[in-house]
Amino acid sequence: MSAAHSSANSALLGNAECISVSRALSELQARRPIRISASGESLLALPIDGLDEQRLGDFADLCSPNAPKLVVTQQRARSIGTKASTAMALSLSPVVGVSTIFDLAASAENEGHFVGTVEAASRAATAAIRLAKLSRSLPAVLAANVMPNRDDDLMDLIVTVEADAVNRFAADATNAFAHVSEATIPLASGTEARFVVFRDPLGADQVAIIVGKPDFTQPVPVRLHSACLTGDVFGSQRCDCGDQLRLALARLESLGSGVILYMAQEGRGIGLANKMRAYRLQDSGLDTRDANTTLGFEDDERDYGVAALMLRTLNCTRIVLLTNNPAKLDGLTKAGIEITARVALQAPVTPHNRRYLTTKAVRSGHKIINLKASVCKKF
Ligand SMILES: Nc1nc2c(ncn2[C@@H]2O[C@H](COP(=O)(O)OP(=O)(O)OP(=O)(O)O)[C@@H](O)[C@H]2O)c(=O)[nH]1
Ligand SMILES: [Zn+2]
Repeated sequence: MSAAHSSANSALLGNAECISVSRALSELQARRPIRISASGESLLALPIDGLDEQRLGDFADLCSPNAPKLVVTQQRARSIGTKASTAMALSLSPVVGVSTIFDLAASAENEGHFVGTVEAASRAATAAIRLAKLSRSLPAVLAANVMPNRDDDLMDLIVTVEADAVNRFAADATNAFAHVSEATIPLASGTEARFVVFRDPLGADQVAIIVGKPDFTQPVPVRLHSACLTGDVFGSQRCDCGDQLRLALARLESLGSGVILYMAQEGRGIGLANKMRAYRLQDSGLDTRDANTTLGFEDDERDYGVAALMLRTLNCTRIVLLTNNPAKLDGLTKAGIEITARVALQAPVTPHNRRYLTTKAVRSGHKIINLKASVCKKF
């Protein structure tokens, strides 16, 4: 065998760590359990998304004689009344059913009511939560230590990943970022735009839409836009996303050129299914930030490193950013993009989106000047 073929880091396969994390992620997406190892620890973990009584019973059998615990993020642990500063593992009664597990993991009614034993999640359990997030599941898993020397056919089928490999995966993610394809598309306005598609290591398509012919030696107008299926495509009135996207495109057209980065960051990075869960919680009274944290997420899970990489790949490193969101300015600046100016994108305030926009302005510092001055901080 040639040296090139025996390499653990071949061009075909990537490095062994990345392979194991990618495989673990696909197992979680298929709702299968995985095994996570960390020094001296070997843990079986099952995401609670897709759990039913049959799967709960089978997982309990697989873990036996150890009883699975419910591992939740720090945010979720706090919302059910524990004083958590890390992810936590909650002991479950042996007779607990699926609906109680979902209530503990994601319901608003459950807040402040957990009375069982709680302990800080182990390294392997914390890595399991991180993987659940990356697979766009609820960030909650059932987990139990594997008995030493356990050896059976079922266990042989379970993919194993190292906790440290999971932790390094996000940091190394840019290595596997690829330019995939591009084409020119005539838009409704008559403008021709070049859609350049990149693929990230999780398989998501990230798109740079180049309007006109920007001069990349000068600051280029850029809209960094996170996907919002409900708003961008269907004109949902719950948010301002669709209006902002159209305003941004019109602005670039009037300026003659620019770039829209259309990022696969649905629901501020929690994914479409979890955004719907967040909307249900908002229907029961929570605001957009508290709904995210009640589900166990950060109020905003987005990272702008991939956006910065897309800009660098396009040779676009000095920009004028179209946004009201200070976190985007910070994120891109920290990732090495020079922002020479900000352009506001003020979408109409309606009875449907007023509460959402007010929360963004008051709690997240968005510069939304067409809300009443009383609720809007000055830029
Ligand atoms: N989790 C969650 N996500 C939401 C909600 N409403 C809208 N979103 C998502 O929020 C994101 C908004 O993205 P952007 O419009 O790019 O950014 P922004 O943070 O509003 O900042 P701007 O640049 O000023 O528009 C999209 O991914 C939407 O899917 C909500 O109530 N909950
Ligand atoms: Zn939206």
